[in-house]
Amino acid sequence: MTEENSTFIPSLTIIGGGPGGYEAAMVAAKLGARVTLVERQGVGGAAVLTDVVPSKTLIATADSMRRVGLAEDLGVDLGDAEPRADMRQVDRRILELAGEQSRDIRAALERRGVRVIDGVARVVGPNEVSVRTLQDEDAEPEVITSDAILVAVGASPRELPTAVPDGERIFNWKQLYAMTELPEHLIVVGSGVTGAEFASAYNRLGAKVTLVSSRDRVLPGEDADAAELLEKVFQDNGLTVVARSRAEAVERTETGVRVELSGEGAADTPYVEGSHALVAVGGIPNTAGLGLQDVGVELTESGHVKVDGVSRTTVPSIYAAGDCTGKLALASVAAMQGRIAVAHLLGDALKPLRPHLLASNIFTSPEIATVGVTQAQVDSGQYQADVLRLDFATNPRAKMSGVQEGFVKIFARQGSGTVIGGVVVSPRASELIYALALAVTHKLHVDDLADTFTVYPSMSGSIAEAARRLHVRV
Ligand SMILES: Cc1cc2nc3c(=O)[nH]c(=O)nc-3n(C[C@H](O)[C@H](O)[C@H](O)COP(=O)(O)OP(=O)(O)OC[C@H]3O[C@@H](n4cnc5c(N)ncnc54)[C@H](O)[C@@H]3O)c2cc1C
Ligand SMILES: NC(=O)c1ccc[n+]([C@@H]2O[C@H](COP(=O)([O-])OP(=O)(O)OC[C@H]3O[C@@H](n4cnc5c(N)ncnc54)[C@H](O)[C@@H]3O)[C@@H](O)[C@H]2O)c1
Repeated sequence: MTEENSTFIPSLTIIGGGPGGYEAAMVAAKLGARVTLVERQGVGGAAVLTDVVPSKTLIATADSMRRVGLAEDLGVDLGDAEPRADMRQVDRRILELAGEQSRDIRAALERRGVRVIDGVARVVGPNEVSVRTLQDEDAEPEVITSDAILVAVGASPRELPTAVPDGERIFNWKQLYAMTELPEHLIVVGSGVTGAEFASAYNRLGAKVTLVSSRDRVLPGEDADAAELLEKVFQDNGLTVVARSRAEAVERTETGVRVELSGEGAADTPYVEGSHALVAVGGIPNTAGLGLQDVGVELTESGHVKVDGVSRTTVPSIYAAGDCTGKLALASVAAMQGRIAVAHLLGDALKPLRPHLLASNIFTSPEIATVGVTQAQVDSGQYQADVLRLDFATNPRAKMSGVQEGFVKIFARQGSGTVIGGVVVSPRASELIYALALAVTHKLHVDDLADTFTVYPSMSGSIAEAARRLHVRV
């Protein structure tokens, strides 16, 4: 190929090796770009090393405890054996699995020709990143110049000054895997997705759990029917929810922790005592000290990087993706934003981020999976939809498997019958939601779902049945 007819491919430096960063690196390298990725903690980022992978691996163990508990109802004689989670073994498995996945991703990046640097990066110009390597922290920082920069630095646990984690009794979500024993009584502060997932998991693992919720109910941002059902299951399993209460402070006592509460709920319960506490009150973006504002990148008041639908910041050569942008804090969204940035930079076919198509799952027990339009959007009049909720109680497969709670809910556009959203609450709802995600993404009609063969007996039969009940006779 001669110089004249070769196509110019811009080079890219990526800060952060989580899903926002590594997906972008993978795609850019595949398209022929020279890519450098700087990561201070380990490739895979927080998603792989401390957040998604460890929590979901822990939840897999918790789910196996649930199934063992159910086995007796299904006729399995467990004798006198009392199932017990061996937390040393559980934690070892979690950390090994996370480490292995990190190594796999790094190897895949290097195979594609990405230069991976273990180091801490700082933006020092619209096209310059200064890198201090971890191998030799006294060495002069290396300045890397490239056509574009992608900032994908993620977020860290928010700390309350009166509830500082010590990693022994008071934890943030990254520190939990150092616990060698199951906590006797875990108090979880914060009933967002993180708090609800861990409360559910430790409850299933056999710990006593109290969940402190500042709102009327757990999971305030999620489908109210689903959250209500989850609270009922929590209650049935002995998990206590202290509602309308904020944690003012978490202090250590001689034998454990004491959580001081304020708010309406505190009139009845001014404090809770337990053996350990998990503080899960949200995250803050890792943008402080990164040099972004010095080069003209605008941040929001909360410190998130301002981006548009194609991941551009206010500086044309700098893109941003993932949790540091304050968009939906999900690994799948981070990865999509990273891929979109690369497509924009390299002039590849591109679809801007479409949050209304997003599928996500809360890995509580039961799981809560959602896609597209929400009940809140329908109730507020933003979308005109027919809504059908079908409980799994009548589903034969659910009965055979001992699944007592759960439902499928479909939102179909009024008039046309196009599927625009859905909710599934059940074990493995994360898998079942795919049928509805496919329908939402490709604008299928309820009749398309209803006319598709489902296996008999199957949980997905309820999805087709719910769609059938939304059929409109013309
Ligand atoms: C407990 C928990 C469970 C979750 N479970 C799920 C789930 O099941 N599914 C899901 O989709 N999402 C889940 N999430 C959300 C998900 O973890 C995030 O959305 C995802 O990690 C965002 O990816 P990211 O690439 O933006 O950032 P991260 O994964 O946080 O990666 C950013 C990386 O950048 C590095 N970095 C930061 N600053 C620098 C610097 N100056 N130099 C070099 N490196 C730097 C950090 O060390 C980090 O490794 C969960 C979150 C939590 C807290
Ligand atoms: N399965 C998943 O996909 C998954 C799992 C975990 C987290 N995430 C993502 O991570 C993001 C962050 O979730 P999160 O749950 O960590 O944070 P969050 O900000 O969503 O929830 C934190 C909760 O803590 C409450 N809170 C704050 N201060 C409090 C206090 N002093 N006392 C009691 N409650 C208090 C808040 O009102 C809020 O409800 C979410 O956007 C979520 O999408 C996703």
